[in-house]
Amino acid sequence: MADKPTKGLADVVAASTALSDIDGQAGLLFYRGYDIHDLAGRTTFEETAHLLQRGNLPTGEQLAAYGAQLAGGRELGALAEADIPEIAGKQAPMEALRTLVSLASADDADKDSNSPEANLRKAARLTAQQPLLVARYHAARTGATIPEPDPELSIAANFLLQITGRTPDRHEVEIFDTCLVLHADHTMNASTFAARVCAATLSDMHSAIVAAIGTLKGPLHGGANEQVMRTLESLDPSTVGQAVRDKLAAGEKIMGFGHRVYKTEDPRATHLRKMSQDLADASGDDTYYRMSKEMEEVVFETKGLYPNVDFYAATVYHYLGIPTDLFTPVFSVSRMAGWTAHVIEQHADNRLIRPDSEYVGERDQKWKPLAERG
Ligand SMILES: CC(=O)SCCNC(=O)CCNC(=O)[C@H](O)C(C)(C)COP(=O)(O)OP(=O)(O)OC[C@H]1O[C@@H](n2cnc3c(N)ncnc32)[C@H](O)[C@@H]1OP(=O)(O)O
Ligand SMILES: O=C([O-])CC(=O)C(=O)O
Repeated sequence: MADKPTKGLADVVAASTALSDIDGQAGLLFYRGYDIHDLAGRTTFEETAHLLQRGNLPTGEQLAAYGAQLAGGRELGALAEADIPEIAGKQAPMEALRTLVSLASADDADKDSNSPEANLRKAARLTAQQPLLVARYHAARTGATIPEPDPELSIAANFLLQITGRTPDRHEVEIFDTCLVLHADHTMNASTFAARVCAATLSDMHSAIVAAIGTLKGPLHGGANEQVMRTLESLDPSTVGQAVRDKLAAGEKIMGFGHRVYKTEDPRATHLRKMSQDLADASGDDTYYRMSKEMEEVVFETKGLYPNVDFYAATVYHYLGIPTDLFTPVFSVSRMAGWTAHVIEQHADNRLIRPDSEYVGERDQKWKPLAERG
């Protein structure tokens, strides 16, 4: 007889990982032993991806080699390229990414190998391709002509350039780069778990990433950042506090609050709140930032809940000029670093992930022929 299940697998240790660690009581997050507060604002996304995928913060030489690999990996492949226009007309952004990553696998030189070397190459290519897929999708649906990525620019700078159509200033690039660092990995979150379950059948990296994208999309996970912005847009700034109280009294969840692991402030939210405030001040219109602060106060007073990573990310992306329905795709651009690293880690020491279930259905049913059922 199986043990009683823990609903939602709360507190169940489902895998060992050397990639990231959380102290949910103290509000701490580490990537391979480095405190997120030490990395944020000091380490680029490219360095962070190297740390996760390859195990160390790169030396200058390693970073140059990894940067060249990323720049060389930006080809999407003929099948994905050809299908972007039709997909952009029919699928919402996260659906499109799920499809496009799958299509990109068709032209991946390493698609038939799960060797450690092939996985490292695929991890770099997927990390390089994801921002480009988002940008190409956006260009196809808007009809805009976008510049090709500049090999001299970072992933953050190229992405802002391609999405907004203007050259971002240094401060904007630094802020967006920090966002990418903050979202890169987060232990056994739902999308990473989905990727590991897929990889543990000895399926390939692209299949695992498709599973992860589909899982990130939901509003209880990565999809929450888009919903935060939709909530802000739907509220009247002069009555935001009362509106949030009413929603909570009606039993509604407020997107961007609460977390399975953090019982205190999410350390990523500390940085995102500050960046949201800086961008709001610079924009000359801090309405959404002020509304967010008021929401935060009311949700804490009423439910004792803290903002999670998605809450202030929403206004940061908004102030950076990123369209609201691309917020979750932006999350995937960053989390690609972590997902791919988890697939590498899973394949390196694999066992099929197959938990048990508790049967709660009927027993001892008597079979009847079709004509006698009713
Ligand atoms: C990158 C990320 O994935 S971060 C999370 C992004 N998701 C969101 O922001 C969606 C809103 N938040 C939530 O739905 C949840 O807090 C989750 C999914 C993040 C965590 O879920 P769980 O650990 O399963 O907590 P659960 O949903 O059971 O909530 C526990 C209690 O807090 C309440 N609660 C949790 N989050 C919220 C919220 N955002 N607004 C209002 N109430 C909430 C629940 O209603 C529940 O109350 P009850 O015990 O009276 O029924
Ligand atoms: O860890 C989680 O459950 C969700 C989260 O914050 C993330 O994936 O960044």
